[in-house]
Amino acid sequence: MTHRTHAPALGATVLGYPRIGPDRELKRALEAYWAGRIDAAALHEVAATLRAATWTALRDAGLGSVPSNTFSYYDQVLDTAVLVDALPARYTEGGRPSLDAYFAAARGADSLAPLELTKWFDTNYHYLVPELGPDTVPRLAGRKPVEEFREAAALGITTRPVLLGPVTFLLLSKAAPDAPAGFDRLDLLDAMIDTQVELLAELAAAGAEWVQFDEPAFAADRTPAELDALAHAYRRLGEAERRPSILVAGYHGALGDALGVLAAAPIEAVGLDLVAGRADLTGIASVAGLRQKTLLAGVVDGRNVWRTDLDEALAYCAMLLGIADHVTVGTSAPLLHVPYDLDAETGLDPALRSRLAFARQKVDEVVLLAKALGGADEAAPALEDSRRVLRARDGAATRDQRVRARLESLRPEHGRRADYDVRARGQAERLGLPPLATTTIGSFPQTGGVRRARADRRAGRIDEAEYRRRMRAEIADVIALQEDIGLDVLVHGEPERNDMVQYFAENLEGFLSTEHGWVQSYGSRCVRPPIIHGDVSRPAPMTVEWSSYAQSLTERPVKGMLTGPVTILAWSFVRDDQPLGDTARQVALALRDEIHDLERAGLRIVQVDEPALRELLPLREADRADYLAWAVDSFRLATSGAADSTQIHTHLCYSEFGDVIDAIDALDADVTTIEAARSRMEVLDDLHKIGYRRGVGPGVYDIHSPRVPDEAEVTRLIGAALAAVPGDRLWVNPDCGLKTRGYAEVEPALRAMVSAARARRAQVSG
Ligand SMILES: Nc1nc2c(c(=O)[nH]1)N[C@@H](CNc1ccc(C(=O)N[C@@H](CCC(=O)N[C@@H](CCC(=O)N[C@@H](CCC(=O)O)C(=O)O)C(=O)O)C(=O)O)cc1)CN2
Ligand code: MET
Ligand SMILES: [Zn+2]
Repeated sequence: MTHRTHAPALGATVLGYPRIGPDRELKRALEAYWAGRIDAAALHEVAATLRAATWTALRDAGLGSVPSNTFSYYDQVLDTAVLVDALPARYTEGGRPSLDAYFAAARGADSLAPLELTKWFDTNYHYLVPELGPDTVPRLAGRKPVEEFREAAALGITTRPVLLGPVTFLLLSKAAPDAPAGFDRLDLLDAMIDTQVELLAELAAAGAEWVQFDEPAFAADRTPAELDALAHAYRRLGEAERRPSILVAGYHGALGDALGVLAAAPIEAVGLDLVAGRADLTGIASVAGLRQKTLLAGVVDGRNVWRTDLDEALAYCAMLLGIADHVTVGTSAPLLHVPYDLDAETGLDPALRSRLAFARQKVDEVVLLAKALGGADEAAPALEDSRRVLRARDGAATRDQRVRARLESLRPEHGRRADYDVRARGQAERLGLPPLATTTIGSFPQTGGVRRARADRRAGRIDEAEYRRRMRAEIADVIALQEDIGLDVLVHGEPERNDMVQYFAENLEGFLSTEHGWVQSYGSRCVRPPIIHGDVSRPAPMTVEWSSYAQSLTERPVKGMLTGPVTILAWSFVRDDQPLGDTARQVALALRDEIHDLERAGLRIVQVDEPALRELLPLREADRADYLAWAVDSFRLATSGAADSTQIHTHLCYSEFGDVIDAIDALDADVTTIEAARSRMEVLDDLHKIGYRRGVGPGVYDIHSPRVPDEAEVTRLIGAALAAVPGDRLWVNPDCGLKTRGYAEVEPALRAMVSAARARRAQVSG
């Protein structure tokens, strides 16, 4: 083994940092560039300013090691594909400048569909799935990590470039449609490693002392072949002739068997997720090879916003000191998934605020823990403060006895509806819909006018009555448009929702919303995840006013539109003082009451969206049954109070559904609309296999790209769907909501969709 005996010590650090900008500067610059309002130079300028601000802030806060290459214009997986020349040729052809080829792969262009977008592990971040084809020959084609290292060095900061590990990169990729049968992504491993060996030499030459390879794929179950690939990769990288010291970070869970593999590899440091992956501590004493390594103790939670229990964190570090000679403090995961700065929030209750830490505060916690671990006295007051906050927290979470009593009194029949055939008959009679019924997923474009109305209300430029008037006008327009296009089941368009989770959080007890707590979801799109801090209850109806107004404008059925319990939890920061399933049931009760009120207001269809059902699925098989049980249970608790003749829809998007297909069935929704266009309707085979027999609406066009589908394309996809689902159970709809699109795209796309459905309908019923 070629251990570096003179490796510089690895300082306390964070695995990654937010990059969208504390005021979403990057989002604005990207959108301005795409709209042609600024040029590439102006975009680069914004990016460089953000990078410099991040490095400087992290250095000034006192981190011992500052990460770089955590910036991205869109996504770090796409960056890596570009780095190793693995972008499909269709994006680079025709002399497209490299920045535009990059964005074409991310968002599509002209007639080009983008790469598939999918969830990053169990987070609400989305990455672009690299396509590896017969002509993918990895070579070091870019220099982004080296350039950013130099950029920071010019500011006097020696950074630690963060690279996506070659094994995780390949495991996140998929075979291109034209890849030969039997193609295995890992066939490209040695070529991938070659690129990284070359990169390591360049980084060393530029002066890098440490690099970080991220291998979060190993927080999930992996085959022996995949573990061998990990061993092989880090043996080769460790044996590279000229290289900085190597930290390999696994996160979003325990490394399990991969820990032993990394311990045996000739690398200098291993990062452990001691929040989601605490299970690694069991048995760590018997893992051979850790003694000479540096262990990065990921004790500060990179995924949630609660302040760290410093005493507990120090105890974990102390425990690791019994295992390895060098222990450094770090975050459990990159800080990409938490907001920038708690200090930007001015309206928070002080008691609650004292329990919170966003990215900047987490950096301070890391620095403080490092000092305390080194025995510095100056850490003592902060430790005492942490203990005081923790004591105050016990019992601080609002407990609502009425909610708890109601949940206690529930019996199994509260989760069951009548037999599907009975429901289907009643619904068919009441709704009278044609085969291949057309609908949309809920939201219509969030226009500048709609967002401005909300901004105006916040700023006090308009009052509540004027705001409501504008939302109603928007709803009336959206209903009229849908009637004109000829859709069968209408929606109110969700103009009143800043976000499908935040809107409910603002209307429920037990949630807190932030003003500036933006977190990147994909590309330029951001969310402000609410914070669940107490028992959840519904003080008043949340959606009835809007939905019933929409229904009053039309004879056609309008869908009431709610977000399901799992998704509300998945896209919020959750309580850590009770099981997720308990919180989910509280949310479910609130939704159950809302459905009841929607029915009373005359809505005949209610959709309960669960797009995050797959996202929260535990990465390890062993944890899945438990999760799926409470996830399904909470959905059924929310929906099973509905009358037989009320049609319950659900909607799922963004994932490989194979793993949760039985759970989708167990939700017992009457109709399931599901993302399918980018993955070519694969989900229908899965549903067919398990004998799913209720309504299904596989998306017939991708709404995540500005491309407008033509009728022929939609006709083809409907045809493919009809091969798996009979026409009377098949719904025709887009992949997801339309809020991120403009009317210029939405209107022609929906017209093409309706006209394709009508043409096929004539054949199906004829
Ligand atoms: N939470 C969540 N996660 C999700 C989804 C989702 O819908 N919600 N969908 C999937 C895909 N992810 C997505 C995430 C974000 C957005 C999205 O559209 N986000 C918007 C922000 C939505 C929002 O909060 N809007 C607010 C604030 C809008 C805003 O920026 N206002 C301006 C001022 C308004 C103006 O004058 O134009 C400002 O504050 O500066 C509102 O409408 O009130 C964006 O980034 O642009 C879409 C999809 C998976 N995960
Ligand atoms: C991310 S799933 C979105 C569902 C929601 N009803 C919408 O149409 O926007
Ligand atoms: Zn969706």
